[in-house]
Amino acid sequence: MTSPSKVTKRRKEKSNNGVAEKPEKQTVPDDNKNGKGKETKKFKYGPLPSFPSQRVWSRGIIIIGVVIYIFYFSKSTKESVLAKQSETYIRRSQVVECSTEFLEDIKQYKGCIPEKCGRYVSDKIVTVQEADILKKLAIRVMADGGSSGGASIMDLHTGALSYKDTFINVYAQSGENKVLTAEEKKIYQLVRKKIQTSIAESFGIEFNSLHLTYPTFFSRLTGVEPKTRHDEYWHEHIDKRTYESFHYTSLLYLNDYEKDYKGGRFIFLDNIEKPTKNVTVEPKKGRVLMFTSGHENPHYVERVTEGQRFAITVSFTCDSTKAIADPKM
Ligand SMILES: O=C(O)CCC(=O)C(=O)O
Ligand SMILES: [Fe+2]
Repeated sequence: MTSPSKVTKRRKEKSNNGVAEKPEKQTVPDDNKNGKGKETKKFKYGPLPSFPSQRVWSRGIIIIGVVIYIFYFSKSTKESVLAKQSETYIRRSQVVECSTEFLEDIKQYKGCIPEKCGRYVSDKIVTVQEADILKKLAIRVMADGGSSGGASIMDLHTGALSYKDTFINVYAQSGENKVLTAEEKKIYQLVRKKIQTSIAESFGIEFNSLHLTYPTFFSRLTGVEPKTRHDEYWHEHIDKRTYESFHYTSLLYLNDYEKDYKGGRFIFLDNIEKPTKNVTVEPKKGRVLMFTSGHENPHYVERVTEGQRFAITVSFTCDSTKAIADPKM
């Protein structure tokens, strides 16, 4: 029998000659059991560690792993991202089947029936400079009011502005012509027209079949605890159910998710009663989100946990009797 020291010596000689070696399995006598003759494997890096109840532990770990796997993959809601804050999109879309209620309602409006229902996101309709001007305007006008809860709105068409737990009319206080500068009014109208053009192109409908409708408003959302139900902006809803005249909803985001505030993502659901899939839009300065306002697009806004989130909801109807005018120049 070759002694272990001789084996080692011979190996060293071989590798000195530069010949690649295959690691050999060695066998050594097992002195613990029955004394002689029994051989046991010797591993390259020494014997495997062992500890009391090894089998119980390893089974336990496997079971925990399986439970975590099942929990994760059977989670009732799966998430995907339609638009990330860090990306810039010319146009990104997702088609969803129009709800029967929506089709039934919209078919009476010539030139306003979408080729397909769905969602569009674009970072190329409104510039960052235009978004900045509108954000500054929102900050300035809202400084005269603001909700005592987490959601403040400002409607430039009616003058409504959140104030503590109610609303005031900014035009009644300072006169219609003193609230906005001529430049701000021009930008506001230009942005509104660009969004309208993009909705018409995206959904394959006529520009003139769309009318700006009520409510079209600026929003400032924060993590402050709600004081009235108007402050609870995070509930799942369908725009057509909440605001009857809506046919096409758009959002213009005025600042950045993650940079200016935490939380506050826009989430589409596949089903309002029992959602199984979420599709997320991360707000970005100048980003426009457009979608059909029917039951095919239930959604909500996540609660903001830090900072202030600014956006404008720009709403369109196909019903000319529900049209509203731009703020007076
Ligand atoms: O601010 C948003 O992103 C969405 C707001 C919204 O859902 C709405 O105004 O109906
Ligand atoms: Fe909404």
